Amino acid sequence: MSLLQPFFQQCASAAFSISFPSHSFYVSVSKRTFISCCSSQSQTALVDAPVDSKIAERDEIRLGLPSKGRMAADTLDLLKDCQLSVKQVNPRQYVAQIPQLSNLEVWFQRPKDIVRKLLSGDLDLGIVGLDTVSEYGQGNEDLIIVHDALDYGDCRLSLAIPKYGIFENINSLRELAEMPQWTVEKPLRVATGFTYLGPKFMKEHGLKHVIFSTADGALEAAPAMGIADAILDLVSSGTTLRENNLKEIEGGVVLESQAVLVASRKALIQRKGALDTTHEILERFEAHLRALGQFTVTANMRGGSAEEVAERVLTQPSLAGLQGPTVCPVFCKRDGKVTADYYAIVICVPKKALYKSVQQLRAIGGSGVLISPLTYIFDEETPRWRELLSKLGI
Ligand SMILES: Nc1ncnc2c1ncn2[C@@H]1O[C@H](COP(=O)(O)OP(=O)(O)OP(=O)(O)O)[C@@H](O)[C@H]1O
Ligand SMILES: O=P(O)(O)OC[C@H]1O[C@H](OP(=O)(O)OP(=O)(O)O)[C@H](O)[C@@H]1O
Ligand SMILES: [Mg+2]
Repeated sequence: MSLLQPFFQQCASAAFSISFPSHSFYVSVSKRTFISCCSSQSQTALVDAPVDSKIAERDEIRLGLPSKGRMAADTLDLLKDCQLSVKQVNPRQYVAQIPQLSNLEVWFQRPKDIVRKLLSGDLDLGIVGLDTVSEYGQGNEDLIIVHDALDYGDCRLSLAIPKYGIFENINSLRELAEMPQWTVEKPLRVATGFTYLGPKFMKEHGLKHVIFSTADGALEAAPAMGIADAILDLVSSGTTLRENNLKEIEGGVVLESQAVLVASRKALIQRKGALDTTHEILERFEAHLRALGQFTVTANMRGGSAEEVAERVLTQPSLAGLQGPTVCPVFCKRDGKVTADYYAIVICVPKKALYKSVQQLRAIGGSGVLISPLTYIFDEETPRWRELLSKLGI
């Protein structure tokens, strides 16, 4: 709970603004649009327990998944692709199981509540956007990003201003900051749902006279309604900005975001089985996501020996595969004798380099090139697992 919350409750019927003198920021909040209001000064309010304090006892490990919104379906799809199907009896039931992970309980929650519940110890693991972790986690060191690139939910938190009026020739954050219009009496008015990241970004970039207001959605309307000069919101396709006559500016991206797997450090260290379960989920995610970018390529090649074929393949930069080509003899019977004039080579190639690889294979005598999708690539050890252990000091 924010330290400021009792104060907000007292003033709940009025619109008001609060200044944080050492930051030169104001946050204006109206009762109707109030979500939460915090500056970096009030952050300690969220850190309600030290990282090494004891966690609540329970047997199962809890994973929080988005209950609704644009992350929900993609998250279930990712888990399914990793052979971790979530068994939910009906969509309004908020608890579910993943049969492959017997000690794990899935809890469906709003993304921001997943982060809050990781901090309060009510969840151990969660999948949400990095923007949500950064906004509601507020740099709390109990939160650890286990996988930072789950490959969906891509968007950026970006500052946008009108294309018209006094902003017509403003195209960068520096130009915006240098506009003579912003003073103590008349600060730049920014509408945002990101009341932690917004002020932090402005402070870090030296924008002195800024005031924030907040609303739950449709922020892009605020400048045209005369409520704000700029907005700070998530952008993915850019359509909403364009349709509302707004533009992004150079240096105005606060954060690049996509879905991440996040954990409570305390839970990983203290809860029995939490680290093993995280390892298994991480391995499955890594294996699937690595495979997504690759094809298996099989081709036949005439040659005197496996080594000679391998030499030829390795002269081509796009044909090295993961650890080098697999070369196997293709046996056929000629004049009653079993011989191997051909060799089959099997390699993985990045999807982006597919056509170049096919050309290189042909150039060294490859024929009958077969391309198949790859489902998983399990490496000896995932680099992110090493990283996690080192973040945990293990
Ligand atoms: N264009 C986008 N706009 C908003 N979020 C996006 C976009 N693209 C990807 N995302 C990701 O989806 C996440 C969830 O967004 P969504 O609007 O579904 O939920 P929410 O904002 O938490 O819920 P609500 O709006 O009901 O409070 C965001 O935090 C972000 O990580
Ligand atoms: O760049 P785009 O692809 O146009 O997406 C950006 C828009 O999507 C989100 O709104 P959302 O759809 O969640 O509606 P909301 O305003 O009610 O939150 C976000 O807040 C932007 O308004
Ligand atoms: Mg939304």
